[in-house]
Amino acid sequence: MRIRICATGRVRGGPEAALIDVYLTRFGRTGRSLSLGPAELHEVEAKKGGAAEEARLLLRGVPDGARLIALDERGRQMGSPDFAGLLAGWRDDGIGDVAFAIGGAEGHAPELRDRADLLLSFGTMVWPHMLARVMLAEQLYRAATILAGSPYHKA
Ligand SMILES: C[S@@+](CC[C@H](N)C(=O)[O-])C[C@H]1O[C@@H](n2cnc3c(N)ncnc32)[C@H](O)[C@@H]1O
Repeated sequence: MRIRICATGRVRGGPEAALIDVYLTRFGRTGRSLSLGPAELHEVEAKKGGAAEEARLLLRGVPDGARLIALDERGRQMGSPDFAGLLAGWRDDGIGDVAFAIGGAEGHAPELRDRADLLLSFGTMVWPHMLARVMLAEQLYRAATILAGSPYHKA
């Protein structure tokens, strides 16, 4: 099951980009034997038009038939094992693609929220979009280790 992270802003270098790279590489490696991944990043940049234009560009990056998870602080919170179980369930149901959408400064427009299968929250605090990317990349890796039975996840 391929993973695509659709995110606003183009980022080159910096500590967050390095961490995202580390976790997505680890996810690719751990997920291979689980039929999870690889994960790729699809960045979009709306020059004007705000959240509605961002939504249009983000949705263009979502593969046909993909399950879509929109990251949103007002969404549903879940533990890492439940997140791992959600991905494994979709994989077992034969879902080929899962896309994640990370919004810009204004958050997600209604068009994107309506298309999403799930609004997922990493807590009620608002994080910068780059940190949301890092947290998602880490949770994908963590999910793969949980499903692989490796000791990375201790809770
Ligand atoms: C700076 S935030 C935008 C917040 C904006 N005020 C809003 O109304 O949604 C940029 C993006 O990071 C992600 N994000 C930030 N905090 C989050 C959280 N606690 N849980 C999940 N995603 C979050 C969301 O995708 C959000 O659209």
